[in-house]
Amino acid sequence: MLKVENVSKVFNSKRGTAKPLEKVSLDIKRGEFICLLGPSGCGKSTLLNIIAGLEKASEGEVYLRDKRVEGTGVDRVVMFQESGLFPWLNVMGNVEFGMKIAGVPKEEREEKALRYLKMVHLSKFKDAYIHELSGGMRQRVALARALTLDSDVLLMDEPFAALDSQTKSLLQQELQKIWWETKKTIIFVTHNVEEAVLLADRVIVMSANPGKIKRDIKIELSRPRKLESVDLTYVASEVMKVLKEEVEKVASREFDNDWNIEKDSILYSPDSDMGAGL
Ligand SMILES: Nc1ncnc2c1ncn2[C@@H]1O[C@H](COP(=O)(O)OP(=O)(O)OP(=O)(O)O)[C@@H](O)[C@H]1O
Repeated sequence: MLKVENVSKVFNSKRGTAKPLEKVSLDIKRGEFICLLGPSGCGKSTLLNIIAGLEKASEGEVYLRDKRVEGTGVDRVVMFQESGLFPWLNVMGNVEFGMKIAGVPKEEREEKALRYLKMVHLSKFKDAYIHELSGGMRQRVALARALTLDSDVLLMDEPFAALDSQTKSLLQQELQKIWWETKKTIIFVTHNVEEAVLLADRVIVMSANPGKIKRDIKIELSRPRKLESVDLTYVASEVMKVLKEEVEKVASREFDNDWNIEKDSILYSPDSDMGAGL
């Protein structure tokens, strides 16, 4: 359904040339949940932005249902780490915003906004303003807004990275359920190994400099999945082994020589944000 074909990206700036992606190819089926996992700077966001049509590939193409992606479109909705909500609109106003731009009639807009606010368990807060909401609630409003647009593909760039771990865990459970109910194709960028294994049908582990696909790992755990399950912890530790090499590569470039991944148990733990902020 979604095909990334030999996509490369080069950025030229005053500081020189960066090549975050080199000949990346990916075939994603309708309804699949894909997590892009990799150390900082390996090109995850660049790849997501190219799929979204926010960036142009230097080489290669992206096809959605055999149609070449030429720019942004309502068939691919993006959600970022920051909710991007409008502070001058209330929750309903924010959720309805995209539909209003798309010319959806008022009654239909309201019905849909309420339906999706219920799905993220926030209908009680429909009249609240954004400053009255916690970070987790804001991301749920952003998710409801994204869902109203009825896109087949939802692109999520570390949407829960800025949240505390309990809120993050609630939203991960909610997203699993919403994905199951809506059958959307989701591409989700994360640093977090456990998050990737919890959510994904396939975890795409990327390597850095230049960004390439190192491994495409099918996660065959039954759903709904729980972070604390023994099976999930085992699979996460296997995925961690694949990622470890990449994180070491990035760290050896950016850390002092006395740094060691085995000693640094925080980075080596599967529930850590592997390589985040390196
Ligand atoms: N607009 C840009 N101009 C120049 N270089 C860029 C630009 N955007 C990204 N890069 C570089 O491309 C590389 C990949 O960046 P990207 O944000 O895609 O990585 P990432 O894997 O998503 O990283 P992180 O996990 O830290 O968000 C980085 O080295 C980054 O500095």
